[in-house]
Amino acid sequence: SPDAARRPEGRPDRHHGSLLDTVPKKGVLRVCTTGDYAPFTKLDPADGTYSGVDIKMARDLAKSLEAKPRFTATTWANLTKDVAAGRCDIGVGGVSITLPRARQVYFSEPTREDGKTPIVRCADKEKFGEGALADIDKPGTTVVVNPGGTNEQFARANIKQATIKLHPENTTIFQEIVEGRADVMMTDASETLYQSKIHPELCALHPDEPFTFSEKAYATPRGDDEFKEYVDQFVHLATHDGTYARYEDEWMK
Ligand SMILES: O=C(O)C(=O)C[C@]1(C(=O)O)C=C[C@@H](O)C=C1
Repeated sequence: SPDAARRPEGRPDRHHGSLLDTVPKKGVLRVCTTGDYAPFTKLDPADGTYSGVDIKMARDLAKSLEAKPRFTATTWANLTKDVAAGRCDIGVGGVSITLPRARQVYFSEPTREDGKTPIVRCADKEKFGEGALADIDKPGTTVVVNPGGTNEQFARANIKQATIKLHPENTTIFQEIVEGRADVMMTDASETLYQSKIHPELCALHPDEPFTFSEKAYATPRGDDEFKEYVDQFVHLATHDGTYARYEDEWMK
């Protein structure tokens, strides 16, 4: 329709209402997620099923709307674009709020705080001293980075002397450090804690004092205030009644 042409991308069609009404009507909540970031979103390639803290949250959100979740794979470079373009109703899975992304989508109330932290082979721990940026950013050190998200942004802004090695497959990136093809990754403290649990040879350097402050949240289409408010209420309750913490414990403990 001529109206549709004038609507900015992602804005709900007023004639069809908010996702708050259309999701229960259709019985489906379309969820975009990368599936490559445990403990938040993890795709099992064997059977195509998703698990993770934010996957559980998305299932609860869908249920509360009398809908079934339909998970769609996306990438870190495309996640917010997919939400903005209406390819899904919500983007989840350890997504950090950033101001450039906040121009494309609405972010819900945050689920947790996080921040970039170095993870290295425990055998190398001494070499990195306090684990300050100056201890890491040295010639001869290889920093491995997954492209498209806030990790890459952080590494490009802060690494000048060390070598940056891009590794596009986030599910195998920690193996690069374990096997010595890279020395350091700087990623969210939550992920360094999880990965050092499943790879005992890896140590997080200062997960309680990350380099940056960030918050994780869910992305919804810009302009749909009613849906955003509902998702905010949902997140607020789950993060205050112990549900979110319980889902995290299932992965972290
Ligand atoms: O981009 C983001 O929002 C993220 O927090 C995701 C991100 C990243 O920063 O690249 C964080 C940790 C994972 O290793 C993969 C992706």
